[in-house]
Amino acid sequence: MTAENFQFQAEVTRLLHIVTNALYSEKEIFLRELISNASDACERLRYLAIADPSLTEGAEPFRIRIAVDREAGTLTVSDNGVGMTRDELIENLGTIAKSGSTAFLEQLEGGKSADLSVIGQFGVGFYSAFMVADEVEVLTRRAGEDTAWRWKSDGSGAYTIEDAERDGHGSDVVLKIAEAQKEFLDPDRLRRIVETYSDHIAWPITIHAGGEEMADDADEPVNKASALWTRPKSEITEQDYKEFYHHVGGGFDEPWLTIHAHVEGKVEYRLLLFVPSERPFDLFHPDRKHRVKLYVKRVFITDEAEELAPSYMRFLRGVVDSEDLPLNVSREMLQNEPLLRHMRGQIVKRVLTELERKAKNDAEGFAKFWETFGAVLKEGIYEDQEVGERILELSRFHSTAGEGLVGLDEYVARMKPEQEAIYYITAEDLEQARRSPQLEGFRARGVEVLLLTDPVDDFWLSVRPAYNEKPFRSVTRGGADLSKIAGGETETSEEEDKADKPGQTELATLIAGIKQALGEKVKDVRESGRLQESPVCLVADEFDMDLRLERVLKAHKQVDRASKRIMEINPRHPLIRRLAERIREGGVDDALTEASELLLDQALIIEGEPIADPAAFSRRMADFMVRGL
Ligand SMILES: Nc1ncnc2c1ncn2[C@@H]1O[C@H](COP(=O)(O)OP(=O)(O)OP(=O)(O)O)[C@@H](O)[C@H]1O
Repeated sequence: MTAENFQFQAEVTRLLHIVTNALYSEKEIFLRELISNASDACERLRYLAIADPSLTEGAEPFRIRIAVDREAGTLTVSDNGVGMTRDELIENLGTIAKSGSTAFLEQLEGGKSADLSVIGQFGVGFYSAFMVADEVEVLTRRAGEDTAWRWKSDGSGAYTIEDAERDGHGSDVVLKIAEAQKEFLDPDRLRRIVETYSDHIAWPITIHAGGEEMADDADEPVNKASALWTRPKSEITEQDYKEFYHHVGGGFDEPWLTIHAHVEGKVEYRLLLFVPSERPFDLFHPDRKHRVKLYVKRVFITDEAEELAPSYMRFLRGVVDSEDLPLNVSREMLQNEPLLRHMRGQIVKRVLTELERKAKNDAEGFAKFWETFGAVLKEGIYEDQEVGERILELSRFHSTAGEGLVGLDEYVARMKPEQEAIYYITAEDLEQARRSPQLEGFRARGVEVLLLTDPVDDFWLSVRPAYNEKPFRSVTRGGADLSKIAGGETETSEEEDKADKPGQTELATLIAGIKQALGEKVKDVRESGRLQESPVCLVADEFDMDLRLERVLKAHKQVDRASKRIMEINPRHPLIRRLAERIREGGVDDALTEASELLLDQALIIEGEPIADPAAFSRRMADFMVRGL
C-alpha cells in the first residue's frame, strides 16, 4: 500500500514551528520525553495483560532500547509496550487533545525565548523530537494486532502513514538526527542523559551503539530499573526525586515538598507524593483533579482514582502503590473500595502532618506554599468535617498588621485584652480590602483585621463560626462593638470626645432626619464606632448576609434579593458636623434630603455597589459643588 498523506491539526503545526525554530539550549530533554512515552506504553500493556494475558504471551520482559546508527545518522528509541493502531497514530501524533494547549502555545509564542522544558506538561512531549531530528519515523504495532504501521514526518505540517512489518508489539521511534545535533549520536552523551533524567524509570533501559543488528545482550542496562518508590530513601538523590516528579506529574518546577513513605498496618502501601512549588495553570479549572497515580504491586492501574485524594488537595502529584488491592481491580470498582477510602484518610492526614511540620520549621517557605495553594486547601475547611479544624489552624491570612501572613494562633495571641472576636473583612483583592472605610476605627485602635480575598473564604466562614471559641466577626457587620476596646492613637478623653462631635440631641435629630430622607432605602442609620476618616459606610445587620457574600451569591444567581443595609455616619467628620449644625439652625429641609442621598450613594460607591440613579447623583453633586465653589 502506498503511504497516505495527512495534515497536522493547526495547533500541532504551530507547535512544531516553535519547536523546530527554538533557540532552546536543553534539547537533550527530547530523550527524556521519548523514554517517558516508552515507559508509559509498557505500563499500559502490563495493565491490559492482567485482564487478557494472551496480549503478552511469549513476549520478552518489558524493556526500552536506545540504538545508535552512526552511519545512517539515526537514533532509535524502542519499546515492547502497547503500540498504536492506525487510528491511535492519527489521534495521538497528529492532534493535541489536552485542554490548555492553546494557552500553552500562546505563552510560547508570546515569550521572547520559549521555555520548552515545560513541554511535557501539555501532553506534547513527543513533538520535542523535532528539536534534534530532520525527520521522525514511528514504526508501531498494537498488542493483539497483526498489522504494523509506519508514521513519518519532517515536522513541517504534514505526515504520512503506511502499513508495515514489525516483529512483535511495541514501537520504534526513529530520529534522523539533524547535522547540527550530531552529539546525540554519541553513546556516552546518551548514557549521561539517561542517567540524569530517566534513572527512575522502572524498566531496563539499554543503549546499543553500532546499529540495529547488535545482539540484545550487548549492553548492560543504564538505569537501576526498579520503581523509585520501592527503593530505600537513603539510596535516592534529590535529582532522582526531581526527575521522577517531572516524569510522573508532568510538572517542570522543583517539588516544594516530597513525601516518601512505606505504610504498614491494617493496609500496606507505599506513597511518593509531591507538592509542586508553582501553581499549575489549570488549578481552578472545574475539571482539575489531583495527579496521583494508583499502582497495585508495582503495576500501574489508573491515574483517575479520584478517591485517592480529595479535591482540596488537587495540587498533589505522585504515586500510591497498594499491596492489598487486587491486581484486577477495575476502575469502576475503585469507587466503592473501602481500602481506598481508608488510604485516602491516611494520605490526607499524612500530608497535613507534613504541612504542619513545614509551617513550624520553615515559616517563610510555608508562606510561599500558602500563597500558591492556600486557596485550594481552604476548601477542605468546609468540605472535610474531620480535618477542617486542622486546616483552619494551618491557614494563613493577610491582615492589617503588615505585609506578611498571619495564622490564627498568632492572631489570637496578639488580640487586645478586651477583644473578644477575630475580626475580618472580605473583599475582591487586598487593595480593596485595605481601602475599606469600615477598617478605620479598627486601625486607629490597633485592632488587627484579617483581609480575606479568596472566594472560598465566604464559604468556610459560613460553616466555621469560631476558632478555639473565638468567634469570627466581619467588620462590615453590626455588633463590631469597638467602644469596649480602648487604646490606639486616637484615644480621647471624654471632654475632648464631646468637643469633637455634635451633642447627643443634635446627633439624634440628624440621624432621624437622614432616616426620614432615605426612608426604605436603608435598614437603619446610626452613629459609627468604626469610622475614622470617612463620613459614611454601609454595614450589614447582625444577622444579615455579609456584604461581599451577598455580592458573590448574586453574581452566581444564588440570591436575587438585596438585603437592606445600615448606613453608619461618622459624627466627627466635618461634613456630618456641618449637617448637624444646619439641623440645629433650620430643622430638616430639602438640602438635608439631598445630602442624605449623596451620602448613601457615596457609601455604595466605596462598597463597589451600583448606585440606584447615577443621573440624580451627578446632578446633586454638581449642585453641591456650585454652592461650595
Ligand atoms: N512509544 C509509544 N508507544 C505507544 N504510544 C505512544 C508512544 N509514544 C507516544 N504515544 C502516544 O502518543 C501520545 C502523545 O504523546 P506525547 O508525548 O506527545 O504526549 P503524552 O505522552 O500524552 O504526554 P507527556 O508528554 O506529558 O508524556 C501519548 O499519550 C501516547 O498515547
